[in-house]
Amino acid sequence: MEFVKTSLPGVVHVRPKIFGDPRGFFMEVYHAGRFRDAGLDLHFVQDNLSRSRRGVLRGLHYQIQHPQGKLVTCLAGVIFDVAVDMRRSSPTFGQWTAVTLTGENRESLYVPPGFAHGFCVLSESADVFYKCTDLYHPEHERSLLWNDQTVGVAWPECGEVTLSEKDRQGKPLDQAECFE
Ligand SMILES: Cc1cn([C@H]2C[C@H](O)[C@@H](COP(=O)(O)OP(=O)(O)O[C@H]3O[C@@H](C)C(=O)[C@@H](O)[C@H]3O)O2)c(=O)[nH]c1=O
Repeated sequence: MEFVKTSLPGVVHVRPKIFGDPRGFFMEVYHAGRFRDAGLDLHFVQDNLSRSRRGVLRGLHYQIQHPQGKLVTCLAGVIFDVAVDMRRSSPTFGQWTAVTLTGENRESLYVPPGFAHGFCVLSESADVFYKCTDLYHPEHERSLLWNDQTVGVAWPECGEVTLSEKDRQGKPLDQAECFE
């Protein structure tokens, strides 16, 4: 398991060690000790799975209270997975980073509390599994507008974008509630 820093301190790209043999393969998705040794002392309390079709864009989501850290893995398909720093006091406030996660590379992205998270689907369909460090609190959930010019996420071409009503009404960064 390899932990690769991204341009945003705290957002970590996790590359698994994959043990292939004639039966197929084995890999660890999460290992508390290895994560702790890499500086990620996490306690997960909720696991989520979503399936989305090509062009679906979910995000960019965060909870203003009970912020969630998320370990995101794509089990099937291909996604462009994005984190945006929503902490005003951070030197990287408003900046984004992204990795391509696929059912083939089986990599993960750890998005810490204080960041907005979202992804778009580049394959016919994608199954996305993520572990969360806090529980879902819909009343505290916020949506940062996916294509806000100030943030400027360089989303790859994924055809016609499909959004939820909530995400269509996401707030641009200058109107969004942020963390201190
Ligand atoms: C996120 C979530 C949703 N739900 C329900 C609420 C709703 O009826 C249905 C779909 O919810 P949403 O439209 O919010 O699902 P979705 O747009 O997939 O929301 C997710 O997006 C990604 C990018 C994240 O980072 C997640 O934290 C989460 O915000 O599922 C739960 O019951 N528990 C949960 O934890």
